[in-house]
Amino acid sequence: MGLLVEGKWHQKWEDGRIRDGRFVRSQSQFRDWVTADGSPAPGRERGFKAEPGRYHLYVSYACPWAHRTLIFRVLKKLEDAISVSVVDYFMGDDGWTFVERDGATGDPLYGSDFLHQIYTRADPHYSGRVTVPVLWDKKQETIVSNESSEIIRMFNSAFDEWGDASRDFYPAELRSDIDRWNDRIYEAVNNGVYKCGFARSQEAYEEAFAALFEALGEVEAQLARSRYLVGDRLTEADWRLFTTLARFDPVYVGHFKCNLRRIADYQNLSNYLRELYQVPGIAETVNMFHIKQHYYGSHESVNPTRIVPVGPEIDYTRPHDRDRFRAAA
Ligand SMILES: N[C@@H](CCC(=O)N[C@@H](CS)C(=O)NCC(=O)O)C(=O)O
Repeated sequence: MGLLVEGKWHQKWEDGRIRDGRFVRSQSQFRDWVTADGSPAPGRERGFKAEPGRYHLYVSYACPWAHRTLIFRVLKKLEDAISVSVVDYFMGDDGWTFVERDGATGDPLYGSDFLHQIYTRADPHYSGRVTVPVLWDKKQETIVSNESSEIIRMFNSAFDEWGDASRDFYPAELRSDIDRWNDRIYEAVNNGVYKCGFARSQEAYEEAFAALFEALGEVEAQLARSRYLVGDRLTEADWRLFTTLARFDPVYVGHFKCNLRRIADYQNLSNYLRELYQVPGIAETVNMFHIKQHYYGSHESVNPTRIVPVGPEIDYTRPHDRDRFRAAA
């Protein structure tokens, strides 16, 4: 995997993300916010005003973090306000590319070949990883944010003039519960599967594996009590969990060795996963072809033959049993 150093692309870089055999995710560097009135977020200097047609999302269908932003764009009905392009599923020595095939769209804004060109367009001296998602400002021609957890908060509230203002996935009265689940699930589940898959020592793998299945057990128990993580309201915490659950059986069980149990083996988690998948507009954001091709094909160190398994057979459109719980109107 490559990265940018002082604006120059390096195809191979000693993997600084492994410490002590453990996978350590780097921090996103573009951290500005789009706000309804354009004022900078607390502690930030640059302000970006919400306007329809001004912002563009660069995503990968494969990536669980980018997937969150696609989901919020749909849930908040922002398809007309925010444009999207999709990178190719294969990530090799050039990083994410704009090869156009199988639903990957190329770069309609600049005709770039590589995502790293978008980063250097924003900052010619950028040093760091070149990741999706990217929220791009067409007006100032720069990156607003490359941090999915913050992009979904912007989509949730900054664009309400053009989107669906009636849906709030981070309501003030539930924030402490949502944040608590987010922290728990980010560490052990969303990032936990990567810690299993990219571990370079048995000990690091087993540590991440134990934490992952302990957290999934907790979530399973919660979902035996309530329809969603935070009671009867579908919130941001559920959607952040969903992108990992959808990839779990087709990819993480095999590719990342997260194989104590499949999601299909958990009564509540598996039904909950199907319920979320069946929310209108969500199925179209899940591209299983990109997901499987990306992971099995790109991570040479994990899967040197790059052979993509044919199974498992999965049908997230099957009926679910979650109607046995109350859901908020
Ligand atoms: N913290 C970031 C993480 C994004 C991320 O790690 N994306 C991966 C794809 S799943 C990526 O683009 N990796 C490329 C690289 O690290 O070189 C977020 O949530 O937005």
